[in-house]
This record gives sequence, C-alpha cells and structure tokens, in this order.
Amino acid sequence: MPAHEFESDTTTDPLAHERAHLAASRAALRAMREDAQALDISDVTANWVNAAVLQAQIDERIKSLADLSHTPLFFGRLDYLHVVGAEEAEGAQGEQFYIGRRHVHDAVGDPMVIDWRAPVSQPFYRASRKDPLDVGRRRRFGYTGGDLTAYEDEHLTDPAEAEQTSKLLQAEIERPRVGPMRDIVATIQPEQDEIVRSELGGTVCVQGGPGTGKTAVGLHRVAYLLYAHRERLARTGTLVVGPNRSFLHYIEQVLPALGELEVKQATVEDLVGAQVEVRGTDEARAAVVKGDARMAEVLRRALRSHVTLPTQPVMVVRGSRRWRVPAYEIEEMVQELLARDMRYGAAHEALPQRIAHAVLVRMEEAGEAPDDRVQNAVARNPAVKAAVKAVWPAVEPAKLVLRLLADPEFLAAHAEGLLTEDEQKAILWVKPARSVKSAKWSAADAVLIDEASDLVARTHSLGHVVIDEAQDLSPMQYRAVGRRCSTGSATVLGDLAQGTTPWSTQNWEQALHHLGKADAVVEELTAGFRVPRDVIAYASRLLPVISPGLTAVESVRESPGSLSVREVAGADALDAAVIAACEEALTHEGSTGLIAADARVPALADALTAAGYPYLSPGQETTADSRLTLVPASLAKGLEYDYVVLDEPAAVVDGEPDERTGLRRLYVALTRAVSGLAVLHSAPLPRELG
Ligand SMILES: Nc1ncnc2c1ncn2[C@@H]1O[C@H](COP(=O)(O)OP(=O)(O)OP(=O)(O)O)[C@@H](O)[C@H]1O
Repeated sequence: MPAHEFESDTTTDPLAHERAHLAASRAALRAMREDAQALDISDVTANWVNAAVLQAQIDERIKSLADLSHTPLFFGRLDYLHVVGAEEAEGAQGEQFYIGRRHVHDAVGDPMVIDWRAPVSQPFYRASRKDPLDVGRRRRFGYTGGDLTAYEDEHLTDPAEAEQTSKLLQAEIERPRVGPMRDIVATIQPEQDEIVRSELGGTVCVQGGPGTGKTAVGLHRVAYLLYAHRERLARTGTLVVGPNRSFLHYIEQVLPALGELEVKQATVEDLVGAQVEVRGTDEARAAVVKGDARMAEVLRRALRSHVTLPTQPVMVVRGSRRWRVPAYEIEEMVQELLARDMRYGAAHEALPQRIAHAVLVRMEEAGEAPDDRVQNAVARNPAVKAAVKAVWPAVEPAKLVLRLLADPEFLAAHAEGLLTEDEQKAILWVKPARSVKSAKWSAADAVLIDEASDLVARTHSLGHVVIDEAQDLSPMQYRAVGRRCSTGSATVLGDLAQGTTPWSTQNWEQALHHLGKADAVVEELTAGFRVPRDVIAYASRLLPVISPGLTAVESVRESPGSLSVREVAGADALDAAVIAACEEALTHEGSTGLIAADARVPALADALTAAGYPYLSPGQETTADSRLTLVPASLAKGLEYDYVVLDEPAAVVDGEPDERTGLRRLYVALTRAVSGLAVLHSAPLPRELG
C-alpha cells in the first residue's frame, strides 16, 4: 500500500483530482449552509411559538453545516465493484463514495461526501482482503493542516498486493498530543467499529486496558446511534457519564466535532445531586456500606414502613348527606396498592381517588348521578385527605435517608437481616443532623436519596447512556445510572485493573446486574493506541497483583517509546530532578504531564513556580505556549499526555488506603504517556516494578 505524496499519474494527477473534489465539496457545503441561512419561515409559521421552534432548528442546522478548516471534510474513499444494492452482475459499473464526518450533497442532491455512519461507509472500517465487502479499492487521505497532501490505496481484491499496515493510520496513532481529545472517525478499527455500530436496543460493556480506545469508542457509538435513530433519541435524550469535571472537559469537544451538539455530559454526582448539597465525606468503610446494593432494600423497607392499615372508617359529608367507607374496604385498597408494587408516590396519589370512587358508588346506589368533578372534589375532601395522611403519608426522600442515618432504632428495624450491627454502626452519624438542610450530606448519601426518590416517583429514563470509567461505580451508583436508562440502553466502559474506589467493580456481570442490564454483552479490547510498547510492558508488571487474569494490552504503536526510571539520591534532591525531567520533556513537541501523589502536588507546584514554569490543571486546555500540566494522581484517570514525568511512585501507592488500590492508582499513572515516560524516585520502587 504505497503512500503517494504529490504524485502524478500518467493521464491525470490523482492528487489534483482529489483536491478538486475537496474544493467542490467545500463549495457544496457552503451552498448548503447558505440555503439554510436564506430560509424564510415567515409564510409557513402561524404563530410565534412555531416560528421560534423552527428557527432554533434552522440555527442548529446552520451550526452543524460549518466548515471547520482544521477538520478535513472527507478522509476516505471507497470504490465499490458494483452499484450498491444492485445484483452483482458481470460487468456492472461500480460506484465511488467519499467518506467524511458529515453528508454533503451538490446542487441536484447527489452525494459529494457520505457520512461515516451511513451503511455504505461501513466497509471503510470493516472490509478486508478476506472479506472485501464488494470494495475494489479503499483509499485513505492524509492532510497537513487543512490541505490534502497524500493518499494511500488498498486493492482488496488484488491477490498480488500484500497486506501492509497503513502509514497514514500509523501516523495518526503516533501523532503528538496537544489539546483536548479528538475524534477517531478516520481510523476506527474493525473491532472498535463492531462496538460503535452495535444496535441501540442492546447494552454493550467494554473491558479494555489503558489506551485501548474505550472512551473514543463510547463517544463514537453515541454519534452513530444519533445518526441511526435520530428522531427517537432526540425525543428521549442521550448522556455521557464521566468520573470528574476535568475528564469531561477533556472529552467535551469530540461529539460537537462530529456534528452532535445535544449530548449531555455529567458525573454521577451531578445526576444525583439535585436534591441536596454535598458538603460531607464518608470514611471508606461507611461509603462501602452505603454503596452496597443491600441499601436499596433497606430504603424500600423503610419507606414502606410508613404505610399503616386503617382502623377507622372515612366519613365524607356533602350537603345534607354523609357517606361512609368502612375501614376494611380501605384496607383492601391499601393491600391492593401494596401488592401492585407501584411507586410509593403514585399510590399516595391513587388512594384518595380510590376512596372517592367508593363514595361515588354509594352515591349512585342512592340514586345520584355524580360526574368526574364530584369524584375529584371528594378526593380532596378533608376527611379523605386525613385518612390518606394516616394510612399512606407523603414521604420526602431526603428526610427518609436522614432518619435512617440519624436514628439507630429506625435503621435497625429496616436493616435487620440485611446489614450487620457493625455495618449499621458504620453508616450511622456520630453527630446526627437535625434537618435536611443542616446535614453534611456525602456523595454516597446523595445516591441513597436518589434511590429513595425513585421509590417515591419513577426517574425519567433517557434513550442511551454511556458510562465511562465504570469500574469505579458502587452498586448503588450503577442503580442510579441504570434508572436513567431503564427504558433505554447503555454503553459501559471500564477496566477492572484501574478500579481505585474501595467499592470498585470486581466483575462485569455483577455490575451489569446492578445497572439493570444483565443481558448485556461484554466485549474486550486489547490493542493499545496510546501507550508505547516498552511503557505498557513496564506498567503491566503490576497486573498479576492488581487484577490477576486480565489480558495485558498489546501496543499497536510502532515506536517503542522512551522509558526511563531514575533513582535520585535523597528526597531533597527529588523536586529539582523532577523539574529537570519536565524541562527535558518539554523540549519535545506535544503535551507534558507531571503526575504526582496528591500530597506531593503543593510542593511540586511551588517548585515549578520557583523555577519559572507556568503549569495547567488537568482538563485545562494545553496550547502551543502552555504544554505542562501538573496532575494529582487522583485525577489522572482517562487523560493522556505526550510525555509523562511520574514523581515518586511509592508516594502514589501510599496515598491510597490499601496496597492494591495504591498499585492500581500507580498503574493508571504509568499508562498516561503517548511517547515517553520518565519515572523519578528517591524512595524504593514497589517490588513488582523492580
Ligand atoms: N482507532 C484509533 N485510531 C487512532 N487513535 C485511536 C484509536 N483508538 C483510540 N485511539 C486513541 O488512543 C488514545 C486512547 O484512547 P482512549 O482514551 O479512548 O482509551 P481508553 O481505553 O479510554 O483509555 P483509559 O483506560 O486510559 O481511559 C486516544 O488518544 C485515542 O484518540
């Protein structure tokens, strides 16, 4: 597969031909945009609401038709052997399609560029010599800046042509990283494409080591699903859940670059934090118990304990008449509502209507002809309200959780047989809060309140949710995310070896069960696109300890990468050595990340400032001028830097409550580098790395 650079053909210059197609496609896109801008909707909209809605849609379309000079309009071409969809008749004429980030058509509606998500584009990612999918030639384009400068051909049906790795693909993988995450539409690999294009109905779980493209695949899957099921997902909504704000910043530009502007992003805390302000933290032990799925049953029991069976009849007075519904009849209603297992709040709403209905039946029996308005009035009658308040009172979710955490007897009554005494003690507040407002709620408490809210009123479900770094979610957090896609589907992305929370996922089957998607398929990605060979081999020495049985990542990068491990004599000399290593890393193109134990960050920040090096925080955008980021180890997950300087591994390990978690945190820190890793230590290295 030769790469052609400014090469001339005997008849025509193919590169010039492709450039002309690029120029024509850009002109066509401009025309599409101008058409959208020129739309006059004054005649077709009867009222201002319609006009505003339509105008917003048009504005959206205009935005999506922007020609971004730094993102090439197309990156590939497929030469089909036959007309797509036609019988494969001998001598039938082939068809040619340019594959790009969005669809572009000419003035008469013929396609100039096909969206990468369209079915005809799929062979660009999947066709192989073994199964050419009717593609005679696959062409990849190379760009420098915004200019088309090279192309590469594969003749998939030519037996004489040998299989080779694509130079353009390799260049894309090896490119130095600066700035936020970019899309990978031009180079999605077949095993990634299978996940990207898997159907909306099913939930997919991807286990993959560092840099295998899980995040990239998840984001491209949303883009694909939005294309394939545009209307449905526009109605139901899509969401990407990530571990923290800096990570969400890092990935936030990928979907807009693919023309998808409507996908929401949130952390689990954002999702569950609507009702209370999180100001407190939990001891690990308490957080583990609060995050355990058994808490869901404790909450359910505690909530249901508010329902009591009636002992009094209800007497409704209307005008000169009194209507009596006996206690046993109300009890039947309550038993029926309990048996139906409907949401607590829905039953609370339904009960007054049921009682009113019983009154209406009596009215009819007495010869009256009451209508719906009478039923509603009876339902609001003070006697009915009082009965409902006694039997099925309204419950505020936060108050319910407050009582469980503050009142040992209430907790014991509902945790019996579920939580041990020690576990109950672990979650009870030492100093019980008096009110929802004054309580110092923790992140795990907010999840409990969210669970209680869902017991009261069903949580709205979205059409599709992507969960990244899912291995760090607790069972209760999985439940919280799961109810946000209870009628939709999910993409679950994670790496068991990178689990660093005390409640992290032990196996995907359990996690998917808590998510409510037990029938999901688990896929594994093992080809690594980020970390160079030598570096991933070094980091993988930790695998047998942190996650036995997991497959080590195999780097697809050709350059072995630079790995240096330096011992510095004496802790005093470490800061200076680290700064020197950063200085050295910054002589290369691309970004540099200095990763250190959280406790070491203030000292290193001072040292950097004293040495005159400005630095960024994780998630802040690197630019050509500021390329150094100081990264606390706790925030390194999911991020990548061209060069990484890792400060004192032993401190990273010691920063965690136990050794295995510490080594996992270290594994994350060791696997952030794209081109080179320098490890500096004055304390002994963990023996697994020795
Ligand atoms: N097919 C591909 N072509 C080019 N680059 C790719 C491809 N797949 C992934 N990459 C790149 O590899 C890097 C790692 O990808 P990504 O962050 O999605 O991996 P990850 O599995 O989520 O890693 P981690 O476990 O560390 O979070 C990114 O820069 C991404 O753009």
